[in-house]
Amino acid sequence: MTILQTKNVNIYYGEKQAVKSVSMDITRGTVNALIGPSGCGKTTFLRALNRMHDLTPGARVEGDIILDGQNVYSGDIDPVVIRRRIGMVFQKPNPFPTMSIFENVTSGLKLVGVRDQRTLMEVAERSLRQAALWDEVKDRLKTPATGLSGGQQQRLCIARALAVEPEILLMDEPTSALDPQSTARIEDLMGDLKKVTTIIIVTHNMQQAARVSDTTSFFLNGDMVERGATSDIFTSPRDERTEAYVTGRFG
Ligand SMILES: Nc1ncnc2c1ncn2[C@@H]1O[C@H](COP(=O)(O)OP(=O)(O)OP(=O)(O)O)[C@@H](O)[C@H]1O
Repeated sequence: MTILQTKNVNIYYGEKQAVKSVSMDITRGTVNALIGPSGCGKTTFLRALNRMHDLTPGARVEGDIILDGQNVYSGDIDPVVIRRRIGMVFQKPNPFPTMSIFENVTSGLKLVGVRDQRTLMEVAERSLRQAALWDEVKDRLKTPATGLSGGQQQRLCIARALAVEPEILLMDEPTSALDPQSTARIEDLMGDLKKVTTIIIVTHNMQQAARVSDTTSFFLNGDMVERGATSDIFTSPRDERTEAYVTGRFG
């Protein structure tokens, strides 16, 4: 079942067009990779999905982005609510530095007025388990998040995003600042995460896309050249530009 649909999405920075007429249907409970060479528009497209460009001066998004039947850009929708329904994990782990592990995970719930300690604790445990971090932090929930390793901080950011039960989780190169072991842990996590949410991930790492995703979209110069089942994109792409990229001939 389709959870998110984009129709002819064009994105501009001032006069410059960074994304050209991208249409795609994202199926609930899948992992969807966006790949392509540097500057091809992957991050720009990803950030349009939950209205992050509202905060970028000069950025303009045209076309339709429809979440569960509702246009994300419709005038009567609060972008804050959209960003709760479509969460985001960034390239560099960004836990709130003055908060404890527990406060980080529960920060989104507190913002919407949840105060009951038992509820907060239940959600913290559930989210930290989903992010495969619970066992490592359960005895030090009240200690600063900055005391965690980079890989643990990124899993904390995943837990923080999951705590508000987003329908979609956007991940912008979530492992590019991590060592191979932490990267492997997060890749292992993806298969479980799609049981609770739908993932759209930008990655530079083609092996990662091949390992974790169900569908892959190949971007080039702002165009989405090709999208399909990940196995097809990597073994029998239809477009010669996709083939050149996935076989490492450019990019
Ligand atoms: N805030 C901005 N203002 C102006 N131009 C921008 C801005 N952000 C990105 N661009 C330009 O838009 C184009 C697409 O950039 P984008 O970051 O989406 O590419 P990308 O595929 O994610 O690249 P990378 O893999 O290097 O992150 C590039 O030409 C980039 O220089």
